[in-house]
Amino acid sequence: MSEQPSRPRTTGKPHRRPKKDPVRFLAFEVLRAVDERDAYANLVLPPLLRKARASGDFDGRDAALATELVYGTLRRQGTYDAIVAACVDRPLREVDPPVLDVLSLGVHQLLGTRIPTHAAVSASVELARVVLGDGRAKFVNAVLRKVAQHDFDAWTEKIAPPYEDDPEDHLALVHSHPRWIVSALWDSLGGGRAGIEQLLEADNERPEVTLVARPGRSTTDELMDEEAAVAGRWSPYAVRLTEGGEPGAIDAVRSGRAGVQDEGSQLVALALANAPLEGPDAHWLDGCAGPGGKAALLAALAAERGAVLLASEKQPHRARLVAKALDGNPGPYQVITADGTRPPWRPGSFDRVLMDVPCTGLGALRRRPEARWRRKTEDLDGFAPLQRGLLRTALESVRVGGVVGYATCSPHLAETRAVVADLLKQFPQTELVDARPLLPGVPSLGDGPDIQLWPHVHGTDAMYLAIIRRTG
Ligand SMILES: C[S@@+](CC[C@H](N)C(=O)[O-])C[C@H]1O[C@@H](n2cnc3c(N)ncnc32)[C@H](O)[C@@H]1O
Repeated sequence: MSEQPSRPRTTGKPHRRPKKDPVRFLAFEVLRAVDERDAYANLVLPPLLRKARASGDFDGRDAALATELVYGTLRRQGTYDAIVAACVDRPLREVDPPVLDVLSLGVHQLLGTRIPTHAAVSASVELARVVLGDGRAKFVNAVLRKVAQHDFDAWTEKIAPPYEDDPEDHLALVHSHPRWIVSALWDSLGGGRAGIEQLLEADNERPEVTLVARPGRSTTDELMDEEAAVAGRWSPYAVRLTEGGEPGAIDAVRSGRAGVQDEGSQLVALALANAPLEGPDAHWLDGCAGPGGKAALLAALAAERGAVLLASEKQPHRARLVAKALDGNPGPYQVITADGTRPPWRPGSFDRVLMDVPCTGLGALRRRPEARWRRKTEDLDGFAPLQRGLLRTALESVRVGGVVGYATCSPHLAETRAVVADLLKQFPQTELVDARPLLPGVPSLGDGPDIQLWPHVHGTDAMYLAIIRRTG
């Protein structure tokens, strides 16, 4: 199937102006921004939705559909590209990117939603007429009619290599992840086919919105009054909004008494706070605090015990977000802008230290739908020295007998166990603490002593945490 340029009309048929469907048009605009400007969908989409709603173009259902079209299309991009490639007669790189975006949106409607086939095709062709012109709209029509001949499962069966021949390529295509990410996730998860398939599928699902009721500032009871709110699974401070909703409109969130925070992140802060300690427990450090989610929970927990949190962040604009998150904390705290690899504080000054280091974010792919296509294996090399440098600072900053939490929102072994193992070698007077009992009631945390959370097991981001004690 080839893409024809628009030809002059030769028939006497009256020309019908294409009708702009605001939902598809908005979804297309976001895909273009992601493609052309390397924009992040979760940053571009909300202001466009607000504008559309304010202009009266959109109601809540339209906003939900636009969100589903954007996120679903971006997450499944790998599979959809392969399906489109099977329906056109030239390499995909020779198809104009805006045409591909209209096609992907169409494929998602056909194979990833309950929108009826005729509606999915006609809405996509209409969108193509508006944004691409009549000639390319015909091309879109022809490709989507081919796509519509099979459902999602039949397509993947047709185009994916058999699992037995190449398990990783098979999973990468069927579950729309780059092969290197499938490989890395599987290395960390271990086990057979069922687990990795569940994990990859969990990455393709819309995550729930989870709130944290910051202790001493708000309560879960207060948040449970919100629509479709249910208690968290693991954190005593968590409330899940099963319908998503608009957390920014909730009074407790607006005033900072509560926040939006994945339960995995809450658990990391809680585990560090729960680690047993002999001697004083008065000085806590969060060495990579921006934008302040864990710092706000730690500061509230510290306040309950009469301890003080120092929240430090390298980027000034992120340090300001930390200050905003901590504003109103019931106990004392301090926020500073500092490079954690060259800390301004004295060695051994803290009883508890959190280092939630910059990482590839492979544990939060469900939140950042385009991230999996942007990340490259080389990124790991970029983060490696910084992760080691920051953990070194953490181990130097804690007093003898104190504890360090090393956390990532990536389960990649190069960012988790490899970093911890290297630093333990350099600091022989340290020991790993079994972190699993620090989260009572949370199952399947791994073989220990560190903790690995998983979206398909815990419903959280795939957060990693090692707790290390300085023994000398
Ligand atoms: C994974 S994020 C931390 C998330 C945070 N703990 C939370 O829960 O909101 C890592 C943070 O480390 C910061 N960072 C990067 N390099 C740093 C450095 N050398 N020293 C201190 N912070 C750094 C980044 O700007 C980013 O805000």
